[in-house]
Amino acid sequence: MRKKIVAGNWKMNLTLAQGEQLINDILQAGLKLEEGQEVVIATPFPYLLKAKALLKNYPGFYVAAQNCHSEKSGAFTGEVAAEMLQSIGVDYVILGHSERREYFQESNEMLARKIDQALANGIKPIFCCGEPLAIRQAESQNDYVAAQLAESLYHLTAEQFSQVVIAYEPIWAIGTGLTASAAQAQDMHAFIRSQIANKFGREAALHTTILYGGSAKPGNAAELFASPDVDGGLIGGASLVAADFVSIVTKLS
Ligand SMILES: O=C(CO)COP(=O)(O)O
Repeated sequence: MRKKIVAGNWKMNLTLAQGEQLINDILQAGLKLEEGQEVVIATPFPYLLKAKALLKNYPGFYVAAQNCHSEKSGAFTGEVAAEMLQSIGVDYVILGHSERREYFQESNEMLARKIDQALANGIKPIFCCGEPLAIRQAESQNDYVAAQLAESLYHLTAEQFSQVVIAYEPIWAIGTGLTASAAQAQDMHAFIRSQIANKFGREAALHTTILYGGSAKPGNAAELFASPDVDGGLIGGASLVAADFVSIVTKLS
């Protein structure tokens, strides 16, 4: 009914040789993806073409960028446009990761424009949302995430929105070893789906893939993925180790 995805976010790690080795090791594991299951690998920009070539003959394996610019083209030295990503065959782009929001001052409004650029170029956004620890402690996480969704996505048509994957990544769980419990993840994912239903309709909500990210690893992936509204994971640290990443993919149900 909706796609199940495990996506690896390499962040700013690995040399080209190391990345190539990692992809080859993942491919050699002989994963058998079921209908509707996808593996997405988000490499740094310089490796996207190579990753795409390595994955070309593997159905169900896709490549993602970790960012794109909010404008179509122009005098933005050092930036990468969605059209450039499209021109090299990139399938997905991660947008709104909490590291980009924090270190590169990406606002919900700027992310709305990045989403538009991605969609205009046929690239599927993986839109990240999630609350910092203080918001969770104040029990305001639902309002916080609802605002992120509304301000970056609610200008879309239902047809445009159908191309968007959501990733819920509670900031307090990223790279900390602290995972949201399966119940916490399920609660938030169900909330996100209900928000989508209110805005885009029930059918759209049922078809939206919502990934969990934050210290997901082989030991907790099965429990997380077993929750009805958790449709896979966005994996950071564990995506850099082939055996761990492959093991997480096998936990998709
Ligand atoms: O940020 C993440 C994926 O985008 C999660 O990172 P970790 O899996 O390292 O916690």
